[in-house]
Amino acid sequence: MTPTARPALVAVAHGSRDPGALRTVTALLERVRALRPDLDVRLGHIEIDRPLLPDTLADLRGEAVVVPLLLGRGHHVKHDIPHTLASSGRHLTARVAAPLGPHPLLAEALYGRLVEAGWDHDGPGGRGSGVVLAAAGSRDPESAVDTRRTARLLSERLGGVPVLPAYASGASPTVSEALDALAARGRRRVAIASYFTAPGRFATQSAARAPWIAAAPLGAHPAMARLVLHRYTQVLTRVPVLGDTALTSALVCV
Ligand SMILES: C[C@@]1(CC(=O)O)c2cc3[nH]c(cc4nc(cc5[nH]c(cc(n2)[C@H]1CCC(=O)O)[C@@](C)(CC(=O)O)[C@@H]5CCC(=O)O)C(CC(=O)O)=C4CCC(=O)O)c(CCC(=O)O)c3CC(=O)O
Ligand SMILES: [Co+2]
Repeated sequence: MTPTARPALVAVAHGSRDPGALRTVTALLERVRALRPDLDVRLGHIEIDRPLLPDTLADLRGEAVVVPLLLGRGHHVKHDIPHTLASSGRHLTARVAAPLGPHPLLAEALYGRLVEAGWDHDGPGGRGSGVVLAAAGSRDPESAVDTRRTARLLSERLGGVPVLPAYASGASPTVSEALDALAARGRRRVAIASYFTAPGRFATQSAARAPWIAAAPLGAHPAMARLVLHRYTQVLTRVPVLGDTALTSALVCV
């Protein structure tokens, strides 16, 4: 790395057995590169898909900013990424950005995906409509706090339509339970918003419950590319707080 080069942006995706996941995060990173051709943008995975994060880090020298393509403060963000960085060797100084969610740009991407799926704000759904925000779920309660914030932001973006979070694993309610809760409140047309970075088992399983429309995962939505760059820039303009990997960036020297 030359002294004037900017830190590499290392995006961390979860990985999935669904081949659409790798295609989708690759397309997202192409958008990121198109917005910032000056940046060295790399990809590493938590599991399943290659390259895995340790291999991506092994190829880098100098400085990097790790941007999780993950949506909240769950196990992967709090444990997997810091552990990988801590065991990566001394060739690299890496800082970790906050997870993508919650953020208004995510609400914008979720809104865009709902509209693509056929959400019609002024249509017959009107006051009788609702949304289930389907997320992966975590045993870490802070992850659910983050998902609930996103649900509120999406509800605001939809002009006050109720948005209930639901989880594929690790937390409750399930998508079916959230659908029942909205039906019990008289919501006749309920859409599934897909709070997943990429297609995968969880996204497919959640969409399969849809009584009406199901949106696509966030994927390479333009707002996602902007958010990835926002998280990267936030790290570079912020004073790092050691030991806090939650909402602020942590300085991890490896
Ligand atoms: C800890 C746990 C939950 C728990 O606490 O129990 C958990 C947590 C989280 N997963 C997240 C994301 C994804 N997980 C998958 C896939 C799998 N996840 C599985 C397990 C577990 N995942 C539990 C560990 C149980 C254990 O091993 O002990 C697998 C192995 C099997 C299974 O589900 O049984 C199955 C893969 C194998 C298969 O295909 O079979 C995909 C890909 C996909 O869907 O295909 C995505 C990306 C979705 C996207 O694209 O966004 C996030 C969101 C992070 C964020 O965005 O914030 C969290 C929350 C967090 O980080 O805590
Ligand atoms: Co998982």
